[in-house]
Amino acid sequence: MLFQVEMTVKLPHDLHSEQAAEIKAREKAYSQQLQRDGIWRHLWRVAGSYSNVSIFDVQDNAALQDIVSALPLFPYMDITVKPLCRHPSSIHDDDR
Ligand SMILES: O=C(O)C[C@H]1C=CC(=O)O1
Repeated sequence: MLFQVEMTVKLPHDLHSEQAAEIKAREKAYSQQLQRDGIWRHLWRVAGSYSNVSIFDVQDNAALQDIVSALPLFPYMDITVKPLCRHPSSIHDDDR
């Protein structure tokens, strides 16, 4: 199943810069592994913001919850999820 996930990062102002850098490094490694695994299909920065729009390809809602809640930045993000289905005019075979 495909989901559009929008994440907005809201780090607390009093978070130490070293701790923020460590969390971001773990987030980057985790997100890049999920991209290599084909689970995190697309990752786009929303221009002018500390938000991203992402497409996840997962088994079901529970799998998405497991993956997203394991993000190191999860405690510091507002997240919205939209389920996607194939558009009848799509020419892409991998849209499911
Ligand atoms: O920067 C972000 O948008 C938050 C998050 C998503 C991937 C990653 O490395 O960090």
